[in-house]
Amino acid sequence: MKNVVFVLGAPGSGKGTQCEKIVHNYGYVHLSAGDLLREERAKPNSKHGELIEDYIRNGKIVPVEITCSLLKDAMEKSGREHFLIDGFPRSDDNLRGWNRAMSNEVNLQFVLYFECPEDVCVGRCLKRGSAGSGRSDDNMESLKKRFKTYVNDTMPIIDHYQSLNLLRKIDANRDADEVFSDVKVVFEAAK
Ligand SMILES: Nc1ncnc2c1ncn2[C@@H]1O[C@H](COP(=O)(O)OP(=O)(O)OP(=O)(O)O)[C@@H](O)[C@H]1O
Ligand SMILES: O=c1ccn([C@@H]2O[C@H](COP(=O)(O)O)[C@@H](O)[C@H]2O)c(=O)[nH]1
Ligand SMILES: [Mg+2]
Repeated sequence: MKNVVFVLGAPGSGKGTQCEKIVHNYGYVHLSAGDLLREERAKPNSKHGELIEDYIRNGKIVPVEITCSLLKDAMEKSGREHFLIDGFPRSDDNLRGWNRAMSNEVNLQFVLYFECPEDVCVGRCLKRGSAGSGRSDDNMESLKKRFKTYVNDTMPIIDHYQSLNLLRKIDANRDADEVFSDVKVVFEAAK
């Protein structure tokens, strides 16, 4: 049985940064759903490249069949058993699609949630964009749409996991190493 930790939080809350640290300390495989979609978009023969670019630029959530199959393939290819799934599930459609395809194959350990104010997150993404991230959504126009989607579609999923007592909330509005010291407490408790 594969083990999964979902990693959620607003755009720019630090999910990718903290996942890298978790990989080094706890040996999980980091799968960012956004990174997998960007890789798929970059393939010259991708069936979904144009759709993915439109969805990403406009902060919309790509149909779950596409995202879930990229995640499933990456999990299988890794040959490993412990996964951090970063930035997924971010809507009811994502959650239902994942449960349909994966609930018999994976054990959800918990959901790590990075809480961070919108203005701080926006500042981080804009800084990342001006430092040359190359992301087509690190600009103010896309960020407004991304946050709308986050509040309308992803926050209910976070509330859902809270109601199941699976949510592990971390204050992400601090230096990355301070954030990680709280992350470690969560992973140590799960050992
Ligand atoms: N605790 C922190 N303090 C200041 N800057 C941070 C912190 N954590 C991450 N950053 C920076 O903020 C930017 C966003 O971080 P990161 O990519 O980890 O966030 P994310 O949640 O994965 O974002 P997205 O949802 O857009 O993929 C990066 O440039 C990163 O270096
Ligand atoms: O499960 C997912 C994950 C991501 N997307 C799309 O990608 C962008 C960027 O995601 P990041 O997590 O910030 O890298 C996101 O705004 C969505 O458009 C998705 O559709 N489904
Ligand atoms: Mg990220």
